[in-house]
Amino acid sequence: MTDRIVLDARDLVVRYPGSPPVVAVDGVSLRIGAGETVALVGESGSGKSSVARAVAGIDRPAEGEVLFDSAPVSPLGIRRRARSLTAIQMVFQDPSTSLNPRRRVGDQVSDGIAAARARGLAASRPEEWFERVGLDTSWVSRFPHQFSGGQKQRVAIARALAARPHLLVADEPISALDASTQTSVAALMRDLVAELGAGMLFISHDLAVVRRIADRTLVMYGGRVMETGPTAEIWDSPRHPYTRSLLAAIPVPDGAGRIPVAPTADERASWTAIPPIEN
Ligand SMILES: Nc1ncnc2c1ncn2[C@@H]1O[C@H](COP(=O)(O)OP(=O)(O)OP(=O)(O)O)[C@@H](O)[C@H]1O
Repeated sequence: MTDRIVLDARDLVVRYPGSPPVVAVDGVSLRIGAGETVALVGESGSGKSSVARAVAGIDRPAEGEVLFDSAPVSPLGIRRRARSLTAIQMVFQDPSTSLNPRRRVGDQVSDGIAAARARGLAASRPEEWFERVGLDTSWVSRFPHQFSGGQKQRVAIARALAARPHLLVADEPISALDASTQTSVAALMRDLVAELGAGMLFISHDLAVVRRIADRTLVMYGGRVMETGPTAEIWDSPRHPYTRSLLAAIPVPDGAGRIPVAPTADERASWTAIPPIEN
């Protein structure tokens, strides 16, 4: 990892209309360096996807700022965004909906290559990216329905990385895959973004996988970051009761699963953020 900061998001607040409005993200800051994988974990509704959409420039935060490669990201019209922000790519949960079912997969990877070319980067071939993500290069002329879920996600990863992003935002990229392929796809993503010198924001509720691939982890609850630090330190000595309750729910390899102690409503109401461990 280098010291170059790819993403610097400061004091993000995301609200959705309603009466009262929903405060989905309430003062979240995060930094991602080149070559670094940062995970965002927390229960459903804690605001992870809202952070992802704000940092990717899809939604404008109500407050705070997002610096990407040291320049502010502001959501643009879709067409302008497509041109100027291809250095941020996203991988979503369901590759069946993110890939176009009527186009050959190689052509879809070529879209990523064209995005890199438009930014002045060298040309590459879809086959090269297929090889990198572990797919048979002769499959470039196939259609998405000819692939398994895990293979489709590898195509989506190939397409995203072919654009040579500086930042990959991956929102639950493994949760729709077979358990047998989840870890290998996540590890592949981590290895490739590091190799390409990109940063990755990796959102997952699979804490065992996060433990294996993330350099740093942010634990979110109720729109706020409760605890953040190097992943190994958070797992080995979680300081926040919410983190402890999340980790207690991870099944152990023999499938026995430790029994989580559910926090009471009073305990939850008392939770406040713990200052980050600087690394
Ligand atoms: N478009 C929307 N309009 C209104 N409320 C929304 C919208 N999107 C999200 N929310 C609310 O914002 C909060 C945070 O949602 P978000 O999807 O960011 O959480 P999450 O941690 O990604 O959850 P999940 O793991 O279920 O995807 C939730 O209370 C959710 O109901």
